[in-house]
Amino acid sequence: MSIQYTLRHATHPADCRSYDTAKLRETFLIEDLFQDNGINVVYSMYDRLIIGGANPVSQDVKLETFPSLRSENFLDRRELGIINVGPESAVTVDGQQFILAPKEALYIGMGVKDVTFHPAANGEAKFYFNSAPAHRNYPTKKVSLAKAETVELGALENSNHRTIRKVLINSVVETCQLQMGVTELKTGSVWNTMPAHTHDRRMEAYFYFELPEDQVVCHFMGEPDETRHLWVKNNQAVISPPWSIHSGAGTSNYTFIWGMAGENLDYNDMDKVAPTDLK
Ligand SMILES: O=C(O)C(=O)C[C@H](O)C(=O)CO
Ligand SMILES: [Zn+2]
Repeated sequence: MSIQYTLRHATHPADCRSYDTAKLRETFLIEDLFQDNGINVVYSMYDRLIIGGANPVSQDVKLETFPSLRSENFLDRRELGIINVGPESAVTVDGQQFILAPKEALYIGMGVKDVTFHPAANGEAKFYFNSAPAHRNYPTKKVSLAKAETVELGALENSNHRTIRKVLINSVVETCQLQMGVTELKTGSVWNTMPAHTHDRRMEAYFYFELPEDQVVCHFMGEPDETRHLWVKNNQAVISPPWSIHSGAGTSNYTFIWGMAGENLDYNDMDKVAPTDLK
């Protein structure tokens, strides 16, 4: 089955102020990332980040090129970060197989020709990925959660106690511009990324998972003094422009993957916004 792709244009922050709910959702929310035995991608004009899902159920699924890339192979001019959001399953990269446990990550460098996702032994496999333009090849590398740069932030009293695992970060793996990580909320904590921040040097995408099917996350976006919200379900993603905060509160705890591309690889380059300054 071939890749299903859609293109999302970038929005000026002043235009975003007039968006109604439907327009906001069709511009920033990605509702369907997984199709049985296929790959869905959204090509965002923010830093040309590709946000995708691979869902091999009963057959292998190959990462194929698509017309927006105008390249023979998907990774001819790009790098790729994959995080396993299903049960243990494998990915083959130019003939070398990598077994990924849940939440393990795989960085794949520019120039790789073949990336194939395999179904899990028990149940369907699910892989979330981000891809950004690259200027050189860096070696393919698997990163376990144990190898991640890990920080614990927040507190239960503020409903934001969480563990941030930076899996694809330059202290752990060399990348051109991609950074990715997994943030897990502790039971009873529902707020992510509070205090909120922006980073004009990088755009970001959030993918929410491990959220019970009957629960939701209210994701806050927009300029700090002009915020908007999107109601997000399990396995959905949000595109966050460089001028936008990206923060959420769930009706239960959940996990999310953040991925960034842009001007620098400096995770700590953020402009924090005091909660009392949000409007
Ligand atoms: O919970 C958090 O805080 C995050 O995970 C923040 C993201 O890592 C982020 O926004 C990085 O810029
Ligand atoms: Zn951020």
